[in-house]
Amino acid sequence: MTDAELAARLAETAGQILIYLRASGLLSGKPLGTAGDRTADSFLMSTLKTLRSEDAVLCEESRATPGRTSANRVWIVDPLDGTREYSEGRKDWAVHVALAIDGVATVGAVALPDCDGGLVLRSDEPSALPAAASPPRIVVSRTRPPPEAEAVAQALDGQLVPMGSAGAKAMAVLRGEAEAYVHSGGQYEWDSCAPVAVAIAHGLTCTRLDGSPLRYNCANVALPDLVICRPELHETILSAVRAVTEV
Ligand SMILES: Nc1ncnc2c1ncn2[C@@H]1O[C@H](COP(=O)(O)O)[C@@H](OP(=O)(O)O)[C@H]1O
Ligand SMILES: [Mg+2]
Repeated sequence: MTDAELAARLAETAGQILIYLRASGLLSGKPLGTAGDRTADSFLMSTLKTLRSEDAVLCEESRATPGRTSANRVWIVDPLDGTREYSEGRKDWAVHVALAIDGVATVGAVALPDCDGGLVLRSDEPSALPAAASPPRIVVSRTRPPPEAEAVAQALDGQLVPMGSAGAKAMAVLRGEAEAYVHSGGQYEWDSCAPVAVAIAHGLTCTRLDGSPLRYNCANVALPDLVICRPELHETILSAVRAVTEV
């Protein structure tokens, strides 16, 4: 099985486990989110350990492989991105499985189990971007929108759309439901690695908000800001962010 095939099968299966867990009705609210995080993590970690025993792993819910920063191949996994939204019964949550090679988000799959009966977007199955809408829609965190968001919306003459989950927001851009995703104020490598691998493969531009590349498998796994957008919007977004951060 290729790495891309494995990423997709893992993300899809973890998503189905999460759907099943929630449908049981045994838990709700925060305890449901905690059980979802742990259950999906346990499946993903034990399966990766068996099928890719040579590779390192960095996961939100588990201890990373010792010495992972000197490994070339590292699986970077978020078993349940948008835990809050999942536990609230919303549809904007995702499972992220990525393989970073030499610090670059190279292979990835993002499952959206609650979206159109269950979708998996993959870095090895790119499709053409749908036509852009006007005015542009900028997806932002529904609970922690970035302070730069209003300035970006003004610069693009666009509108802000609140949504949960970094994976759901990034996939909204490549599925033509939004034109850009902008975030700042905090995030970790697992929140963006798989979405970025998939988004790049589909022709989107992905960078930090200062325009520098998104690097993975760093000693410090904080990766607090990013933009994922249609290429033609990138420069305008960076300029708008620069203008507010330089004030
Ligand atoms: N300021 C912040 N600090 C740390 N993590 C943040 C953050 N803002 C967003 N995130 C994380 O990024 C993911 C998407 O967030 P949001 O829905 O707000 O856009 C969530 O991941 P998890 O659900 O995996 O914890 C959330 O915890
Ligand atoms: Mg996350």
